[in-house]
Amino acid sequence: MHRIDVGLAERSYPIHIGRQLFSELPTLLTSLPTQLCIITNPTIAAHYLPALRAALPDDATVLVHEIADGEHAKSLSSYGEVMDTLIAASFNRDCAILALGGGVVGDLAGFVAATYQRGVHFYQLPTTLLAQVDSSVGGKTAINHPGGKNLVGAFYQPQAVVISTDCLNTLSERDYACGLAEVVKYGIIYDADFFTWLEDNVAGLNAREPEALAHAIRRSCEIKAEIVAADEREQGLRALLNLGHTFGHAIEAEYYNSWHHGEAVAAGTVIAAHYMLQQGELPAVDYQRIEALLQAFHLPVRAPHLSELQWQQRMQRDKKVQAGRLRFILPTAIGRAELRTVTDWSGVWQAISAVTETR
Ligand SMILES: NC(=O)c1ccc[n+]([C@@H]2O[C@H](COP(=O)([O-])OP(=O)(O)OC[C@H]3O[C@@H](n4cnc5c(N)ncnc54)[C@H](O)[C@@H]3O)[C@@H](O)[C@H]2O)c1
Ligand SMILES: O=C(O)C(=O)C[C@@H](O)[C@H](O)[C@H](O)COP(=O)(O)O
Ligand SMILES: [Zn+2]
Repeated sequence: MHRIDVGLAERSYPIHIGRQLFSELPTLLTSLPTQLCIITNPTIAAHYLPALRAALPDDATVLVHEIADGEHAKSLSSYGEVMDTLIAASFNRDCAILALGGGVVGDLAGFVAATYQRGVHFYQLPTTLLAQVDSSVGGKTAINHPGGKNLVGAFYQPQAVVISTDCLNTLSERDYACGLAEVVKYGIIYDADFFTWLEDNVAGLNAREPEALAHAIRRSCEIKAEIVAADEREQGLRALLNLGHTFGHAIEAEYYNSWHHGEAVAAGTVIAAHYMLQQGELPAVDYQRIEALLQAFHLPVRAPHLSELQWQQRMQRDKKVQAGRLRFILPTAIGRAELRTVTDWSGVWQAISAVTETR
């Protein structure tokens, strides 16, 4: 088992990474309260709920609240239903929310934990690769609004994150690839050696070889923990974690049913890289390596069609917009990226057009 600490000024917390960790929960989570609410969905519950329940204290009152499977469940109405469940069961401020699932469950459960009675204990038990390398760490919690992604949310850190890597055995190829999109992101924004390691380990990662996977998860969590510890509320450095997301969130919001988050981030990353290629600020070889690595992980490197107006309206709702101006995370090399205000719409549109799939 491996432990990484997210060192925050107010309160630090551990990320435990290992195999079959749900059976270790009694030793990992020693001060659980007696009222526990597990938030999950039916797909995940079928695989992992029995093991989790068996690990919880016998004297605890355990509620299980299942939301629907899919991004559309990260909604105001699902949020309201969880609140109804907690209130009907008279759960008090000393209860804990346990998120058992991927990023959808984790983001929603975190927002419930942040807001139920102004904040209760929260534990992340991520079951997708994306959640294990990204969404369970760092305290961004949110639900979507018809107007856009993650528009309602809070920064709210968990008490602990428990990553049981064997959960990934049951994950679909498609959702596994989505997690790799965020793994590639860490290499591009922060760690050129890690990017090269990913290139050298494509076959092992695609085959989910335990050693390669363990390294990818660990290194991703280390990088995320380091960035979050330095800038918990996204005043500067943390914004780098948004590489590809301004474009990606626009794609997702227009195509929730057909594009998953990691896929949209992959295509968005290529657009950001193309913009810098056009500017002469990203070497062509680095652009090609980014595109090739995403493709090697079976991720889309072309965006779907959106009209110019759709792009503009969606991207204006990005949380990085300042004084009405778009700000993007733009790679200057493999391992380095910057947050920049961009006023040159024609350049952005040129990059989007170059990376849009032909119809
Ligand atoms: N808070 C953050 O920092 C952060 C970071 C990245 C992404 N996100 C959010 O995360 C969401 C995407 O997360 P995701 O990619 O995990 O998608 P997801 O939560 O929808 O999970 C993907 C699919 O995998 C299924 N699943 C989950 N675990 C499984 C398992 N072990 N075996 C079999 N099936 C399993 C789910 O039921 C779902 O159908 C988006 O809403 C995105 O905005 C948040
Ligand atoms: O942790 C962060 O910070 C991130 O930006 C991680 C992203 O991968 C994630 O998708 C996040 O939810 C995006 O946040 P948002 O602020 O753009 O909604
Ligand atoms: Zn993301």
